[in-house]
Amino acid sequence: MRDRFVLDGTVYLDGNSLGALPAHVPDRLADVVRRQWGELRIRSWQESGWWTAPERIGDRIAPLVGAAPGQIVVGDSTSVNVFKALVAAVRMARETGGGPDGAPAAAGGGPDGGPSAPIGERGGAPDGEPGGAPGGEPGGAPGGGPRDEILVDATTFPTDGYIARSAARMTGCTLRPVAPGDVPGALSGRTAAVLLNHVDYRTGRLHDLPSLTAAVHAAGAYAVWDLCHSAGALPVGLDEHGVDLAVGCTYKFLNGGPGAPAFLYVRHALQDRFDSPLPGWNSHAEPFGMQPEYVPAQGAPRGRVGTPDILSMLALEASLEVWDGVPIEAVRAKSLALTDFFLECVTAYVPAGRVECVTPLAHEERGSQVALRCPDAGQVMERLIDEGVVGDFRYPDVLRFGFTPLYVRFADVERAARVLAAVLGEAVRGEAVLAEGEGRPEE
Ligand SMILES: Cc1ncc(COP(=O)(O)O)c(C=O)c1O
Ligand SMILES: Nc1c(O)cccc1C(=O)C[C@H](N)C(=O)O
Repeated sequence: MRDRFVLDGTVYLDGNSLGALPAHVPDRLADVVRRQWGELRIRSWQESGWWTAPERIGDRIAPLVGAAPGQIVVGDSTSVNVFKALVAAVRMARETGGGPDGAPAAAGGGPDGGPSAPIGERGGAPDGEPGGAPGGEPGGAPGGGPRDEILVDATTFPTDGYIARSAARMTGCTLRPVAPGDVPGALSGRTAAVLLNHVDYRTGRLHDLPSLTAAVHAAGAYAVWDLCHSAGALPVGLDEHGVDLAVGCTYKFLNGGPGAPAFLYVRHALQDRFDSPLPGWNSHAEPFGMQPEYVPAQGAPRGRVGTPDILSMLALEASLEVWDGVPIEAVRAKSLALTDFFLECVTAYVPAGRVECVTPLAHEERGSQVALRCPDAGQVMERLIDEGVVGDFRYPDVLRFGFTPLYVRFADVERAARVLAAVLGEAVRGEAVLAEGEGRPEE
């Protein structure tokens, strides 16, 4: 698969920030610009399939995250999709009888059957949000009080936390940050929605999506998953595990390019109830009817907002061709082998105690990255990049190495660990020691 990408002698372990360029994309994008835009111009909305690109590309991503067709739409950024999904989830939770399966949720919902004390910030008055079902009926937990709390992953990538806080203010909810493992105990009859990351961006910890989703449902709430660090890296099983809503970016393991549009998944059973807080003309049932009244489209297009960013979108569509014939299970197998081997090499080469691994060793708790903590991580990463090993530094003290199974080789992994050991040794001794073979264990 590596031959399908543009790569050089660098050891590129940053595909979890920006995936490498698939080799055929520049020519494909040139055709989009020169012929589709330059020659066909406005006709391309129909003739080049521009108008339907968001759903079409969503269907291409679907098998990689375990979704049947018709449930994913591509567009906007992950941040914007988090907003759409979270507000829509709260609205669904407030529909009368609106349990996640369309059935009334268990009374009381939470493990103790009663509302938990709010510990997070109170959002204040909702911005005109009625807190009820679209028909004007009062919202609330069946058999309990109002669904007025959003739980958010306390360790989340910051944008999700910022957006969740705003979504909470707008819907009159309390926002409660909770570590993912503590979510089951924090759920109650007040919980409307829970926003979680599948893989933690800093530590690389993989959270238990099936059991957490089931716990959220048992409380009569809705689960929104951020798949930025798992889409294209490991099987997700969205349909299999009954996930309600999910979002993710396409510029990491899906290699869609800088600023490639994100995706939004709304499971089939919930699509008719998906009440978007950003009902733009592209999600109207009849976009060219130019009606003053908003009538939502059916299915995945309901998640659209405005005009799609066609150049980025079609670069993503082209880049997804590298996945033809690639089972995500095989990608996962190689990912685990790569991260296992990296950890093995680090143990062999790096002096004990110099770094602390914050990525779980158990396979079922590991994404496709390894995060090592050391006090001088920022300078160490700068030196690594100078030496041709590209990972990234995450504040305050984390060296983050992402392993994209499609193009990272075992030899790259060994070199990265060897150079890391040399740089760490150099930092200790204050001298340059990066000769070939440095840090190799005794045969
Ligand atoms: C987990 C996670 N969520 C959200 C984002 C932000 O996505 P976007 O910039 O597409 O809004 C990122 C990375 O940028 C991320 O790692
Ligand atoms: N989206 C990024 C960007 O525009 C510039 C630099 C990095 C990014 C990232 O994606 C960061 C990434 N989400 C992370 O996990 O840290």
